[in-house]
Amino acid sequence: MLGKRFTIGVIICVTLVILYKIASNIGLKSQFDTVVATYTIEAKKLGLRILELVSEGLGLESRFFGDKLSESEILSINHYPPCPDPSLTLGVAKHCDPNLLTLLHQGDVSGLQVFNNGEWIGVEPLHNVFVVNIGNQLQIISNNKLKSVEHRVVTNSRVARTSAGFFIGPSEDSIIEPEKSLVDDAPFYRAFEFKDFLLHYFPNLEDNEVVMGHFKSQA
Ligand SMILES: O=C(O)CCC(=O)C(=O)O
Ligand SMILES: [Fe+2]
Repeated sequence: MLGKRFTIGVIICVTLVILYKIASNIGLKSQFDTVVATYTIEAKKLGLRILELVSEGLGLESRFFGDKLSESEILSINHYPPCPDPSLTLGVAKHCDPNLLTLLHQGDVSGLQVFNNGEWIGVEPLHNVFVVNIGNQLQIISNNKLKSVEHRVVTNSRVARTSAGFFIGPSEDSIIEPEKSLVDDAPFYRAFEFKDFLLHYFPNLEDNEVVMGHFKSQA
């Protein structure tokens, strides 16, 4: 299963490199840089605004998730070619996002599914709409008041699909723990460094219980 994810990861990287090379070869390198930079700046602004609203909703000060907790950002372009037999493979295996918040632009081809009440439900793409995913770190910091959703991507045999995921997350040296004001009786998770979460996440990403279980509080 990890092999599938690895394959997808390679496809993502190759897609970005190919796009970059094509843009450079046809003299569009500076436009490519501008588009990626503009998208990154605007998506970060939107993500930070959503995080301010989430903070207010949780009763925290609006800048709570500013600075180190939202310092890193990754723009990942996923390309899924049509698959002759979609029953044989997934585009992306089931996982929760390991970061704080994800803004996903699905394009106009369906494929994303979320796991809810024991079944996979398709999230149909809407024009100019982002899917906003709560990541594992937001679940931990909110002490389970917010839940990260398990999701996956299925393939289809007719058309290629391209999506853009914008991942906002903590700096690797951030200390993550449930925010004290959100803990009623006892914290559900212990404190840890974000880089340790990533080390444990990638070998286990298809099993969210195992991922999160490792960081549960012993109390
Ligand atoms: O392509 C998609 O719709 C989702 C991809 C995804 O879940 C991810 O990259 O984490
Ligand atoms: Fe994801």
